[in-house]
Amino acid sequence: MTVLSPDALEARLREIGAERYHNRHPFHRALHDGALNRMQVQAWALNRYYYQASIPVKDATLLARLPTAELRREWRRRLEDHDGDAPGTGGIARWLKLTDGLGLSRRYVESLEGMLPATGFAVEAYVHFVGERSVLAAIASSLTELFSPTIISERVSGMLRHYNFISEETLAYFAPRLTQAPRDSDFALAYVRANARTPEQQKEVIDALLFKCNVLWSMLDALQHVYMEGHPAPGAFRGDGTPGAFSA
Ligand SMILES: O=C(O)c1cc(C(=O)O)c2c(n1)C(=O)C(=O)c1cc(C(=O)O)[nH]c1-2
Repeated sequence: MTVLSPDALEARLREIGAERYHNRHPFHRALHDGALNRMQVQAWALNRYYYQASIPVKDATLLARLPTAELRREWRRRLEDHDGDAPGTGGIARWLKLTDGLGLSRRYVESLEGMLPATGFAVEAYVHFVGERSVLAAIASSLTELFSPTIISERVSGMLRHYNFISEETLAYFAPRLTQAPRDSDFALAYVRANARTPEQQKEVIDALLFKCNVLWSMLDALQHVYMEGHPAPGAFRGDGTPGAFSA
């Protein structure tokens, strides 16, 4: 194994994003191209809620492991972005505006009752990864955010264009992410460039990004399997007829 320069390492990470980021998944292509029905969009938002709700748990897990005040100061902003600083503020609350706008009941969404098991396993694997692997790998696993502004822009414009049940207000979650994600990923990328110096460390970083792409991809695989291909999923959200799923 040879050592990569910081630029070569970054180029490798960007190549992974180009090949494996979840913008390439057929479920996302269908979501953004207007090929889904309302129930399929509801299923996406309902499952993705668990990812959103677990991001600050993941960041708090990592925060507790960071060795310096400087690093913790930087990382704690992420908690504030998602949890807000008062009830009704922050990313989780904004995600619930999306599920509200889609007609889902909050109690049902927050209960996770209708979530697919694979969503739970993928999200929990991410939280465990940042608790168990090196701090370098944990920070590197957030680097999918390098690629999220492009998918978010595509998603917002595509969904507004194609779905009459979607409005700018229901997609309010995404607007702040367009500035938060680059700020966060610039920091994580600079950290990785400066701290992954040996071939072993560089492999850890590359593997962390591959792992995270797999987390995001497998959540969409599960949605595709059940909601596009119609395979059975006992207990999962099924649209109209799912007890408690809809707000009055
Ligand atoms: O909409 C998306 O496609 C998307 C992707 C990702 C990502 O790449 O992990 C994140 C988000 N959104 C997001 O909203 C978010 O808060 C977030 C935090 C993280 C992370 O790993 O710390 N990823 C993402």
